[in-house]
Formats: sequence, C-alpha cells, structure tokens
Amino acid sequence: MMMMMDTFSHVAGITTFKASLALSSSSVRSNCVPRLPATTTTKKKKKRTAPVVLAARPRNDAVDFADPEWKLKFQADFAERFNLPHLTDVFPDASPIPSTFCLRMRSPLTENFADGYPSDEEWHGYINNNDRVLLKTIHYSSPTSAGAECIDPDCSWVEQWVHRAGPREKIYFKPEEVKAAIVTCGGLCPGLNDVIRHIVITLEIYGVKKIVGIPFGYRGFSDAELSEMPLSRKVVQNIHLSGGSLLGVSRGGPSVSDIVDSMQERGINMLFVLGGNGTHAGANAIHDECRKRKLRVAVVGVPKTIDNDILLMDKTFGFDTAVEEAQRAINSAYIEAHSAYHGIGVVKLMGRSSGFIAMHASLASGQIDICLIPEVPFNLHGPHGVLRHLKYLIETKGSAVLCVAEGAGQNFLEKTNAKDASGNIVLGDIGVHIQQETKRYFKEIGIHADVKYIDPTYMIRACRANASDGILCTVLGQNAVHGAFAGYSGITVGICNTHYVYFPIPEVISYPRAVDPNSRMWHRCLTSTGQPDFI
Ligand SMILES: Nc1ncnc2c1ncn2[C@@H]1O[C@H](COP(=O)(O)OP(=O)(O)OP(=O)(O)O)[C@@H](O)[C@H]1O
Ligand SMILES: O=P(O)(O)OC[C@H]1O[C@](O)(CO)[C@@H](O)[C@@H]1O
Ligand SMILES: [Mg+2]
Repeated sequence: MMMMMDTFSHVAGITTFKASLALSSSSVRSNCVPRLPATTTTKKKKKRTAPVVLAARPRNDAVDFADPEWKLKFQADFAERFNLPHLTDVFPDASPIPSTFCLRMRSPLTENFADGYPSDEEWHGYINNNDRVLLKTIHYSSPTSAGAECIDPDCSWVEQWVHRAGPREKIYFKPEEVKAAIVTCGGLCPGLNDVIRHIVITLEIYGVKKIVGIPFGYRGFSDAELSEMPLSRKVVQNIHLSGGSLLGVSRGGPSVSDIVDSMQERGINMLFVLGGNGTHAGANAIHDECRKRKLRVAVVGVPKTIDNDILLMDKTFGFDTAVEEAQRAINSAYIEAHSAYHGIGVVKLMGRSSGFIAMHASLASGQIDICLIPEVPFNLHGPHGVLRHLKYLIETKGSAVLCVAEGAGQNFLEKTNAKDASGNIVLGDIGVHIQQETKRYFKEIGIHADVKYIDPTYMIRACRANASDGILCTVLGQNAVHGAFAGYSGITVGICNTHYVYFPIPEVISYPRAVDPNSRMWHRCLTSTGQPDFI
C-alpha cells in the first residue's frame, strides 16, 4: 500500500537520499486519523487549489554509491566544504600571537599590551583547532524512519564533523590594532541586544578599545547622516533588558563594494554581522570582497531569525522567546473563542517560508485545533478543507482555534509581485484571508460563527529575550569574537546537538530550513491538534 519513491535532495550541498512516501504523509496518516464524512452542503463549488510548491532543492547526483570508496570520498568532500576560511588562506605568512583571552590571568582592561600579552600555560580553557562536533547524531536504520536524513539508499552511517567554536590559544589580531564594528540587519528579533552586549564585553576582555556600532543595518555604512556609535561595556551593560536593537535595523542598503569602501575608510578590520539569510549572504559577499582586495579583515555572522529557518542548527536565538510569547496570543484567541457562542479564534504567527513558530507554539499551547504551515499543503474549501473541519469542530466542540504561519496558503492569495527593500517577496495576509473565508463560509451554510483574528507579529518580535535565549545569545556573541580573533572569516556561529560550532556561511544559507512533514515533531503537532489532512 505504501509506495516508495526515491528522491534526492540537497542539504546544504550534501547529496542526500530521501525516501518519501509517494502518496505523501496524507496517505499514511489517513490510516490513523479518520476522515470527516464528505459534505454536500456547500452552496458554491470552490475550485480545488493547487498545493504549495516549496522552493526546489538543488540536485547533486555527484556521489557514485557503486564506488566502494564513496563514503571516504563523501567525508573528504564534506570536510573540505565545512573547512573554515582563514586569514592565512590569503596571508600565508600571518603569524599568530598568544591569546589575550585568558580568564585565569586576565589583566585589567586599562592595561595596554606594549610589554607583551598575559598568558598562563596551565590554563586549559582553549579550544583546539582540530576539535570537532558531530553534525548528525541519529543513525537511521532505514530511509523510512521518521525524519530520516540519509546520504545513500541504505541510509548508511556517515560521520559528518563540523568545527567546534570557542577561544583559541593563538590569535591573529593584536587587540590594540583592532577596530571592531557590529551591525544588525533585517527584521527585529528577541536577543539582538544580548548578542551585541556579549560581543562588546568579550572584545574588551581581549583588550580591544575601538568598538563601534553601525546604525540601521548595512544602510549605516553609506548614509552620511548616520554616524557610528562608540560601544563599551558601560554602554551595553543593560541593553539586554529591552527588546529591539540598540543599533537599529533596516532592509536594503548599499552595494557590497560600497560597504567595503566604507570599512576601509573607517579602518574596520573585524565585522560582526547579526542577521538572517539575506544578511549572511551580504556578510559572505563582504568577506569575499575583502579577500579580493587583500584586506586583513575578519567577517563573522551571528544568525538572527525569529523564523528559525537557518540550516544545520538546533535553533536560532529569539525562537524560544517567540514561541513563548506566541502563547499569549494563542491563549487570548482560545479564551475569546471559548467565551463566544460558536467562537473561532485565528492566530497568525511569523514564518515567511518555515512553520517552526506555528508548529512549536501550537504544540506548547495545547489549545490549537488546526495548525497550518507553508510546508504542508492544504485546501480551505471542499470536503477535506479547513472550513469543513471548522464546521465539524463547531458542531462537536462548540469552538475552535486555528494557528497559521504567515507563509502558509500563499497560493490562495493574489500575487502582487511586490518586494521589500531587500528583495524579499511581500506576502499576502493569509490570516485575514482565513478570517474572511471563515466568516463567508459560515454565513453561506447558515451557521452562526463568531470569528476573532489576532496578528501578534510585531509584539512578539519586539520582546526582550527570555532566559534560555539570553544564554544562547551570550554564547553565540562570545564565540563570534573568538572566531574573529582565531583568524576565521566568512563564518557564522551556531548550536549543533547542544554544542557550539562554526560553519562557513554558504553552508547554512543555501536555502531556508523548513519543517519536515515526515518529522516526529510535525506528527506530534498533528497528534496534539487532532486535525486531519486538508487535501
Ligand atoms: N544576496 C545578498 N547579497 C548581499 N546582501 C544581501 C543579499 N540579500 C540581502 N542582503 C542584504 O542583507 C540585509 C538584510 O536582508 P533581509 O532584509 O533579507 O533580512 P534577513 O537578514 O534575511 O533577516 P530577516 O530574517 O529579518 O528577513 C539587507 O540590507 C539586504 O540588502
Ligand atoms: O515587516 P518586516 O520588518 O519586513 O518583517 C517581516 C518578516 O520578518 C520575519 O519576522 C523574519 O524573517 C518574517 O517572519 C517576516 O516575514
Ligand atoms: Mg530574510
């Protein structure tokens, strides 16, 4: 009954063999979740809408699994791809100095290093450059295991190691020669201030005196009206107590060449870039341009996305806070729905192309009856549509709460082709659409329904980070500075299987990370909501 279909997908450049079920998860789950009886009561016949087509993953059929050496070759290729770009690639003669980051014999920050740097041979607080972290920790015995990520058709165990983050014993910048800059780009995200704070504090511990913030994202590099903001431990001491970004954010901005011109003029040789996919694409381009111009500059990213859509990481900072904050909106929708006669609450949460916030918030709340995400196609109308299920919920429970990710159901909305300043497509409002369609549907079938819509997007994004995100931001901010001093550039920091690592930027942004509809987490969400397939 279950037909197997072999599909290849490309996970951050890795050729992966993914076994999927030809009839999709819907056919599998229809065994366990009873379908509602088909209804004939809809007055108007609605067109069955095409499923959402997710962005195609690039194919890479380069691995020859018939080759007995394929695993070794794959691992060598993997090590090559995850190798971290280093200043010595461009300046082979660059020689390191002992680290000035030694917490056991830390000198007062007022000290200058003219007489040499403090060090303590006994201090075992450094990370060896050869330390590695295992990227994938589950050995799937079959491609049909839930969420299986396989490289070959047999789902063989292949170790994939990435670089461990942290302070190195040797550093490639003299602190007194460093001018470090921090820039925050894209939309807001809880925790930006926490990361800024820890970058500044850690830079000072290394002995850096010249630290500046670039105002309002990349725009701050070109706008003459915007002057850089001097930063110190004193300035950033309490900034984590509020949300937003001390430096401001923006989308769009100058060309990469103009940014690097500006960095040269300002004498910036360490750049810390906080942002999402777009910002990291920019950071990598800045790194490339610096190499082209033979500049001794370290460019290090810290992934910032409330959507949690960066590849290979356990999570990005701000995500936990967003999920927690979303509970308030969901709970309000629940109370409204349950206090009204035939109440229906609709909550729209962030997630341009990934439904992580909607899925996790739905799971955490336990109050959601229907969760809709971009990765899982659905119909609104028709016998298996969302509206028919809402009718069933009203008839059986008396109320219902629906949570939708902003990128879901875009195929129901008129495309405007509008783009924001960064070139991101401006999405239609699926929350408003569902609200309107729900009202219309219940009116048409002559059943009373009291529909309430909540869009908490900007309230959630503007929050300060919760404790768990605060810790994540702290570690990521500190590791960004360690990475720059270690001489790496064109890298970003992340958490991987609870350990902290460095990745080359291109490996984490080749496409947005998405919820796997075959994952245990999505299945858990369906278990919680009790929703059927809407196809
Ligand atoms: N491919 C690219 N090359 C160079 N710069 C880019 C690229 N894509 C985006 N940028 C720049 O990066 C900045 C941020 O991009 P964007 O607005 O897409 O936000 P983001 O980093 O993806 O974060 P968010 O998760 O909030 O969308 C903008 O200033 C934009 O001009
Ligand atoms: O309204 P803005 O600032 O352009 O940001 C909206 C986008 O930012 C995000 O919160 C983060 O990418 C998305 O979920 C959302 O589409
Ligand atoms: Mg983006």
